[in-house]
Amino acid sequence: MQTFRESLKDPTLLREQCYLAGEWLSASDGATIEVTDPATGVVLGRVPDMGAAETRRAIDAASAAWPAWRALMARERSALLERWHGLMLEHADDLATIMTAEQGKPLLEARGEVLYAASFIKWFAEEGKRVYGEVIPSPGQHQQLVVVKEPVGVCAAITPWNFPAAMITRKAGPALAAGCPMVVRPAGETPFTALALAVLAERAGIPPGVFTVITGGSRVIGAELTGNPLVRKLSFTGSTEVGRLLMAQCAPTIKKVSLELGGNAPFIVFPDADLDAAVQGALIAKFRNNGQTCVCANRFYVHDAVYDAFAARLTQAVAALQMGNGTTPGVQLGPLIDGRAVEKVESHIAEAVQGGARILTGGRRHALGGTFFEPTVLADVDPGMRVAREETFGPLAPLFRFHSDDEVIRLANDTEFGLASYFYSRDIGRVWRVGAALEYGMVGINTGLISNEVAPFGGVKQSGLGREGSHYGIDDYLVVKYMCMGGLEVPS
Ligand SMILES: NC(=O)C1=CN([C@@H]2O[C@H](COP(=O)(O)OP(=O)(O)OC[C@H]3O[C@@H](n4cnc5c(N)ncnc54)[C@H](OP(=O)(O)O)[C@@H]3O)[C@@H](O)[C@H]2O)C=CC1
Ligand SMILES: O=C(O)[C@H](O)CS(=O)(=O)O
Repeated sequence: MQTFRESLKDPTLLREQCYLAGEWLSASDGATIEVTDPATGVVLGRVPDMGAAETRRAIDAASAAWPAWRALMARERSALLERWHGLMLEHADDLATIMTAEQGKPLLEARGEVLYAASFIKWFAEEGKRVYGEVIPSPGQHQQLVVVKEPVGVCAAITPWNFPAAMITRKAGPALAAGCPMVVRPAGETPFTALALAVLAERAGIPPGVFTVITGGSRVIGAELTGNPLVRKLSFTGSTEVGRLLMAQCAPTIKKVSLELGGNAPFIVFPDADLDAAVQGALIAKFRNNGQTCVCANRFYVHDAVYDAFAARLTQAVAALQMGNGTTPGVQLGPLIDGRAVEKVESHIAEAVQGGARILTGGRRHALGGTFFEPTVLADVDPGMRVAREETFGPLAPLFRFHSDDEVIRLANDTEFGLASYFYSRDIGRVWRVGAALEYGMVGINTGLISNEVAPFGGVKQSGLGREGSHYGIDDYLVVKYMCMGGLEVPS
């Protein structure tokens, strides 16, 4: 049987060393961390278990590389990012194979993520050439007021396992385009995808120190990335709990912070919804990446008038979803990332059923074993249950019944999160009223898929700070400088 490495067209993409200061290095003490396939438990390989000293070295290398990188013309940086983008497309199959192996998502979905990830590099290769300043009409004689935007400096990124490529390029794209070097610490579960991106960045000609990937204990590396004064900005994607901690760790050195955190997305089906479209939207919004995305629908509010019809159609569609190893053709749902994730889904179901909820399909660990869990639909769920308050981050669709617009808006907004939200209605008045009333950074209207590189992705309340993607996304890597130019009077 082919080994994982042998399955790659370009096995040199699979690196068991970190890319640091333009070199491929092991940990100074030789320590390593295992990386396993969540579908099989098979050890795929090992990566360096680097610590504070290596992290400091990465930051110092980034700081040393910054002057030359920021001195390049925007179009020169853009050309290098375009080459990186091209290499990502050229190696999309291998990047997808590596991603499926370490994260579990189906190969087709992994390849989709590679293209999504590459789109951020392409987008910011262009955006970097449009970092405009301005001249302000002077309030005084003989002076000019000029505003310029400059790169913030050395940036750090700490990224999650659920989108091993896109969460890195959604940060590295704008950082590098703005003229900032970046040190990335990928999730421990999915380092090989990040290291493969570093291989391609090196091949694209991005100079040593500008893009670094360092693996090892998250707390040790995170402490250095958040505490080192040379780091001027941290971008984090992950849970609100960890985001809160990292933000506090950045406070002593007053770093710029971007946080893409947890969500608790409502998915609302109004009585005038196109039910078939709503079911298709629900499948995408809930089961993309097996429910392991921060923008996944977490609560389904269905109007009483269409509750039974929607529940029946959704249950039928969910029961037909194909689950298995992500490398198997036709598989739509892979394994969950680990046992802890399975236990969280199980605990949400158990508590809801104990409170009177009904299982319409699924509800237990899959016959495949391991971390496979049946896609599940629950009916008669109560807003007081854990599944309404906590992010499940798994293949569980709980259905809640509502009777009025005011009631469902109150229920939908009753959470500390504010990332994504969705609703289906064909009444134009209701669409504008509900879109305005939902307290979320993003609203999907008659669609379950809102993520792309051109729109501002991010949340309000405790779902985070800042926006990624879009023309807003580069602002978080820039600082505004105001120059007041006096002495312009005609010499006497
Ligand atoms: N808003 C968004 O775009 C996204 C939000 N999320 C949210 O994250 C959660 C699930 O993802 P998950 O990866 O488990 O989230 P975590 O917050 O646990 O982990 C995210 C990243 O942070 C690292 N990390 C964890 N603790 C620390 C620490 N003390 N110091 C430094 N780094 C740390 C992790 O490394 P390691 O795991 O190796 O310890 C990982 O790389 C869900 O709530 C989900 O909604 C996830 C993805 C996207
Ligand atoms: O990590 C995530 O969940 C992503 O931010 C979701 S998306 O951008 O791929 O929709």
